[in-house]
Amino acid sequence: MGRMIELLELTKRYGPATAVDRLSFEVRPGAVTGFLGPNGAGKSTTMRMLLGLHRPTSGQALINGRRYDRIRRPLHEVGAVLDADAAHPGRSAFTHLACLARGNGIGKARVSAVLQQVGLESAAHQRVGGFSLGMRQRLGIAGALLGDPAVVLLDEPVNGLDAAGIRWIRSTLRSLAAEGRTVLLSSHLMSEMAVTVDRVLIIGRGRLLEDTSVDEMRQRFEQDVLVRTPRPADLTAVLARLGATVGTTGDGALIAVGVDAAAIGDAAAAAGIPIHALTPRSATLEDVYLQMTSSTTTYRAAAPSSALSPTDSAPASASVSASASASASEENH
Ligand SMILES: Nc1ncnc2c1ncn2[C@@H]1O[C@H](COP(=O)(O)OP(=O)(O)OP(=O)(O)O)[C@@H](O)[C@H]1O
Repeated sequence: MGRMIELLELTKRYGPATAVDRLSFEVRPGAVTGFLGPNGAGKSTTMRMLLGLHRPTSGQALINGRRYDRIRRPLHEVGAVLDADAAHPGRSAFTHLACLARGNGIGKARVSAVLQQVGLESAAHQRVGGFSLGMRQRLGIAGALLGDPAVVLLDEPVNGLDAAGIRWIRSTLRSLAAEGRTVLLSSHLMSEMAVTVDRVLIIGRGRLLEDTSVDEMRQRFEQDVLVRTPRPADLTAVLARLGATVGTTGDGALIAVGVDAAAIGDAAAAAGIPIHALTPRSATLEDVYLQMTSSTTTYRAAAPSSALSPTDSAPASASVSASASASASEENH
């Protein structure tokens, strides 16, 4: 078995509501995979089932072929960052990690190593309560990496981070993938993912909408060409003969689909029609993503993604100890 994440018909119902609906996919090693979907699509619920924090209604969520609760030394197989605020504010970064490490048979040298890896060595002995969001996010990642796991899961890791923080997360995740790890991160924003991930899994209302690469997604979009000419009616007729579909913009330009800019220019020249502008356009990844998910978006009262209902308010963090206590305090029914 490869070291990876595997979902088999994973389903989670909360009463009549289905948060995750027969979701099946694999996340492969050596790449950064984005787990995308609008608010409420079921991303957090899926991640929590992978980490044994929620019990599936049916189906399976497997890491390296096993359920989380069957993994002997979880911190050595999967590192997770679900919540940047998981560490006790009164503790230092070092103490926080040292406690996690001790519970998992990991030595202090490794604590120092991960603090250095995330660039927190100079803040190692400061209280976590005084950390910025960016520093707390780094600390979360340090905790996730303590056991040198082959699988790394992050829920909305760039939420609220500044540009430097986002860049840091990006390069960190890319190098983890380059080391052969399986890296899965969730987000509701395509724009954040486009430059970070290799593959995308897009869900809406708990169901899988797309499992594809970012490159493939970029190519998929129907491209069109914006054309300006003083003789739009004549050019429209010419382009229609080429098999293009031609529309117009509000300001009189033509939008041609199904024919490329060179063909339009050649046809116009042959017909003696002047061209004032010829602009190939392609949809952005964000456009595509919004198109894919628009029909599934559910509107609901605005709530921060971490504001879960009381039954699910257990703290979640990189730590196995926190995970274990959260598991214990979970079950809804
Ligand atoms: N404990 C719960 N009880 C009832 N419904 C829940 C519970 N937890 C989640 N849900 C519902 O399940 C659906 C999926 O929620 P989830 O938090 O997994 O979505 P998400 O994709 O992570 O969204 P966001 O981007 O807002 O974090 C939502 O409709 C949510 O209201």
